[in-house]
Amino acid sequence: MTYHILIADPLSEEGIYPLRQADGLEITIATDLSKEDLLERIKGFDALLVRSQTQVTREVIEAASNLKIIGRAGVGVDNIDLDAATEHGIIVVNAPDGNTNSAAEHTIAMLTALARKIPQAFNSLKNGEWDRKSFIGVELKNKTLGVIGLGRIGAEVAARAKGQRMNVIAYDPFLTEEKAQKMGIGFGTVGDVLKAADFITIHTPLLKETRHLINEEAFAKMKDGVQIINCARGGIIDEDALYGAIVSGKVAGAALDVFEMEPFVDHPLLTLPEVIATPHLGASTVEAQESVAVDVSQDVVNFFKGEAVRNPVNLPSVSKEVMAKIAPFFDLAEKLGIFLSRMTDEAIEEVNIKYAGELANYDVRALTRNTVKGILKRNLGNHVNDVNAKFLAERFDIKVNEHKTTTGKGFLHLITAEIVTAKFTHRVAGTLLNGLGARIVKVDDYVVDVVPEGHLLFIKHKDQPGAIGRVGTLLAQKDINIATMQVGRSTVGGDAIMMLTIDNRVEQTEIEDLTELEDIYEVKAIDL
Ligand SMILES: NC(=O)c1ccc[n+]([C@@H]2O[C@H](COP(=O)([O-])OP(=O)(O)OC[C@H]3O[C@@H](n4cnc5c(N)ncnc54)[C@H](O)[C@@H]3O)[C@@H](O)[C@H]2O)c1
Ligand SMILES: O=C(O)[C@H](O)COP(=O)(O)O
Repeated sequence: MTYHILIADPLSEEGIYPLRQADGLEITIATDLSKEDLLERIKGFDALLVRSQTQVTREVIEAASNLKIIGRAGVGVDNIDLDAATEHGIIVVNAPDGNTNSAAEHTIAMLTALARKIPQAFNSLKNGEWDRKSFIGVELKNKTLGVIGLGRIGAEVAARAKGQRMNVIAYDPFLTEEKAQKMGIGFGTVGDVLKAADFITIHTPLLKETRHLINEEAFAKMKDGVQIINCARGGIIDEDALYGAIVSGKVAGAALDVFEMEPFVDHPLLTLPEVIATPHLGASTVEAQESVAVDVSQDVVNFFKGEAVRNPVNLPSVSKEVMAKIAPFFDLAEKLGIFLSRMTDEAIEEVNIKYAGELANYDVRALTRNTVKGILKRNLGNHVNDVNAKFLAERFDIKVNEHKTTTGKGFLHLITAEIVTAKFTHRVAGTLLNGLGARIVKVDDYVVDVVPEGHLLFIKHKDQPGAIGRVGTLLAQKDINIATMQVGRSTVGGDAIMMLTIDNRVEQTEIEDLTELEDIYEVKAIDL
C-alpha cells in the first residue's frame, strides 16, 4: 500500500528525512498552491504537511476525501479547521517543541532592537545619514517585562529577560504563585501585568478568548510609553487599537512578527517610525525548521505504521509511560464495543465503560474512544475512527460515561462496557490474562471465558435438556464446525446462554433457522 503525502509549505529537506526513509510513502512537494489548486489537488492525498501559510479550511478538508492526517510543522494550528478535521476523522499533529528556542530568541532580539531602535537607525544610515540624536533608546536593566502567556516560549523569554536584569511579571491561567516563585518572577492578573510593565510580550495561542486581548481598553490600563512585542499570533493585538495607541503617544514602540492578515505588506502600522517588524520569522532558523519537520514527519510515519503519534492536537496526548500500560488493551476495548453493538438493534442512548483494577490508575480515554469506535462501527463502518468516535457519539445523542475503581473484582484489570437502550442494558466484560491474552469474562450476568476472536454465536435459551444438542445438530447439518462452546445459566430450568466459537461466518438464514429451534430465544452472530 502506498500513501501519498502532500507537502504544501516549504519544509526543511533534512527534516523530512523520516518520510524519505519510510517504505510505502510517496511525497509530493507543491508549495505556493492557490486555494483553487489546493482544493483540486488535495483529493488524492492521504497526508498533508503545512506550516502557517497554507489555510486548511473546512472546504479543503471536505474536498480531501482520502486525507487521514494533517501535520503542522510548528506550534500554531490556527490555520487548520480542527473541528472539521475531527468531524472527518482526520488526526492533526504538530511539532510543539522544535521551534521554542528560536521563537524565544527572536522575541529577545525584537525586544532589544525595539529598546535601542536598531532597525530605524540602520535604515537611516543606509539612507546616507549619520544621525546620533534621533535614536536614543532605553535600557532593559531594571525595567519590567510583562509576559502574557507563560507556556513553552513565554517561559524561555522570561528566563532570558532575567539574564538582561529585567524584572518579570507574568499572567497565564496555569501559573501558580509557587511556580512563579520558583522561576523568580512575579505573577498577577492580566490587568496587573498590563499596569506594571514597561515592555509587554505576548505568548498565547490565538483563540476565541485571546482574539483582541490587547485592545483599546487594555492599552488604557498600560503605563504611558509602554512598548509591545508580539511574536505569537496576529489577532491577539487589535491592530487598529495599536495604531491609535502609538499615534496618541500612549505606546512608545511595537515590535511585530505576526499579523492579523498575512502576508502583511501594505498596512498603516508599517508607516509608523515606532514600529519594527519581521515577516513571521520567529521559527525561521535552520535548527528550528529541521527540528519541526523531523518531529512532524516522524509522527506521519508512526501514523501510517499504525503506531501511536507523539503530538496529536485533536486527541488528548498520552505519555509514553501511560501508553505502554494501556496500549495492550486497545484491541480488547474495541472488540468489547463491537460485541455490544451486536447485542441490540435498538438505538443506544448511553455507553458506560468501567475500568477496574490497575487500569483505573491511568488516563484511559484512548481505550474509551476505542470501545465507542467499536460500538459505532456496526452502522458507520470505517467512517468512525479514534479521532471522531466521541464526536460522532455526541452527534447521535449517545452519552458516554467513564467510571474507575481500583478494586479489580478478581482480575488484575477488568474493562466492563455497557450499552443502555430505551428497554435494555447489555454489558460485556473483558480482561488480559497473563501469558494467555484477551478474554471475555462476562456477558450480561453470565460468567464466560471466551477468546474475543473470529466468529462467535451468542445464544439465549431455556435451560432444558436437548437445547444444546439441537443447536449442535443444526450447525453440523449446515457444515458449521464448532471450535469452542461455553454455557451458563441463571437458575436451573431458567434462562441460559451458549457462547460458541465457530470456524465460519454464519448467514442470516442460518441465524433464523437457529432462532426457530425449540427453547431458543435469541441468536446473535458476532464477528470480531
Ligand atoms: N512567530 C513565530 O514564528 C512563532 C513561533 C512559534 C510559536 N509561535 C506562537 O507562539 C505562541 C506560544 O507558543 P508556545 O509554544 O509557547 O505555546 P504554549 O501552548 O506552550 O503556551 C501558550 C500559553 O498561553 C497560555 N494562555 C492561553 N490562554 C491565555 C490567556 N487568555 N491569557 C494568558 N495566557 C494564556 C496557556 O496557558 C499556555 O501556557 C503560539 O501562538 C504559537 O503559535 C509563533
Ligand atoms: O506557530 C508556529 O509554530 C510559528 O508561528 C511558526 O510558523 P511557521 O512554521 O509558518 O514559521
